[in-house]
Amino acid sequence: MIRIELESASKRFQYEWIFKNIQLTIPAGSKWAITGSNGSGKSTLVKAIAGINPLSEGKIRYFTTSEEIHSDQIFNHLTISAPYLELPEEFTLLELLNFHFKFKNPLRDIDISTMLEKMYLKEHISKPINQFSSGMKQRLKLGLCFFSDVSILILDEPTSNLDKKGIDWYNEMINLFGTNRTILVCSNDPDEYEFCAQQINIEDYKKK
Ligand SMILES: Nc1ncnc2c1ncn2[C@@H]1O[C@H](COP(=O)(O)OP(=O)(O)OP(=O)(O)O)[C@@H](O)[C@H]1O
Repeated sequence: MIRIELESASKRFQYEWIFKNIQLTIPAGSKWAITGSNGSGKSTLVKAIAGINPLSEGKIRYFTTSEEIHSDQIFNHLTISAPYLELPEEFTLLELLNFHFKFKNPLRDIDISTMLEKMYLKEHISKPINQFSSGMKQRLKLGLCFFSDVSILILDEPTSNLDKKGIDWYNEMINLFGTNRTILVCSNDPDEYEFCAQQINIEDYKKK
């Protein structure tokens, strides 16, 4: 379990400040909605938290109960599902699952067959990802997050491309696999972050 501390976290692209001076503690296991209008900086903030993009000013620090984790290592402790992260389209589903779980451990007690059942993708095991529908790809992206043994899940627009049944599935997965993990949801749709007790609105950090 990991606590995240944002200390005066600030980011700008060229002359435009996307957010400035975010002071925030994200306790281990807490659930956060990151909200704000299109282009406000939600994805930029989670990319900084994930260590993908550096801040312009300030710091993000990560702590277990006993030690500080270096930001270089944080990627081992989190997974991200986001529209801008593409799946390797030429892989079959089975190849992709095998590839992904070379880098991340699967949760204990979950094998590939159970994952396929939970994602409703069992009959597509030999199909290349480029033949998946957008909803199937979204279930797969989310499944890869939920089934990885990490303590932080970053879900950027998690229900995009999901129909009503898919959205119910997402909520069921949050209930089944969200306990005892930190979850950050970038969204403008209250239905996809209903379970989040905490909220941060990027618009509140545009000026000093
Ligand atoms: N690599 C980059 N270089 C320059 N500007 C960027 C870069 N990445 C993002 N931006 C800008 O930063 C701002 C915030 O973008 P971001 O994608 O974080 O917003 P968002 O709140 O996630 O938007 P949406 O709701 O549309 O997904 C936008 O003005 C965007 O153009």
